[in-house]
Amino acid sequence: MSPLLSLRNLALTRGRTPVLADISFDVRPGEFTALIGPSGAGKSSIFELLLGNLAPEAGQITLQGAPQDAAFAYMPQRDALMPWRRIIDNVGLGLEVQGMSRRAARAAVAPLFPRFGLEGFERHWPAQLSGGMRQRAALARTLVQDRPLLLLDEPFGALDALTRTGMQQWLEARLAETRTTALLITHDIREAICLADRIHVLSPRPAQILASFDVTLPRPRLGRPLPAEAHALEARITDVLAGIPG
Ligand SMILES: Nc1ncnc2c1ncn2[C@@H]1O[C@H](COP(=O)(O)OP(=O)(O)OP(=O)(O)O)[C@@H](O)[C@H]1O
Repeated sequence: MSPLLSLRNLALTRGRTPVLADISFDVRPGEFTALIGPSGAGKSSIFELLLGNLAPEAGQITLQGAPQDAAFAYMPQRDALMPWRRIIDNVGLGLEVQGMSRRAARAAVAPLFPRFGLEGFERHWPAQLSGGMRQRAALARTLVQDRPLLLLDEPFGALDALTRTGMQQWLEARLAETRTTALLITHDIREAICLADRIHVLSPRPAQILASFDVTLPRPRLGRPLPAEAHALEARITDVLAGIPG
């Protein structure tokens, strides 16, 4: 299958700091790719390049079938809900930005609330929701945009362990249902193993890909004990991150 997205030999310097040395990978349609790397390695900068907020010094980004500015639905590290907008208007924000009226955006997103565990909270303000609910609202806002590729930058990093597991399980089910193509930045090796089809491990800055792994474990992976292969993969990724040769 030809890739939906190709990154080829991307290099980037921010200020005087070389951030990306040489990043190349492909994302196939329907595939869930995870990027793992040390803090400050340049993972979010890869998203900035994809979103067109930064231009690479070298290399190319190729997208099949969608112009770059309409290709990505992006969820930043913090849920970034607007405190002055009701939940329903936060979830519909992406549609409003795309030119839909507020009324039409509300009508489009209202039926989704039960699926996102937010039924009855449509007219609440973000401050009235728990952290997990806010993350689900932010994910709903990202997913309803119906873009070809979902960019998730540590979407669950700020959540407590129990809420995070619930959210991961929920995201796995949603993505299996929609076959959305997704790119996830995470520090959590287990999260990458549970969610991704393919994992790229980045070096410290300036980032390059140290190793890539296909994850072929059966799904659903969450909500049951992980098989021995998952633990072996976790150990290999830990070694790569620690600089231990494979
Ligand atoms: N706005 C900025 N201006 C200049 N340099 C920046 C800026 N943001 C990040 N950098 C530089 O780029 C490097 C990579 O940052 P980036 O946010 O891409 O890393 P990251 O891997 O996503 O980090 P983390 O995992 O901690 O979120 C940083 O170490 C910093 O030196």
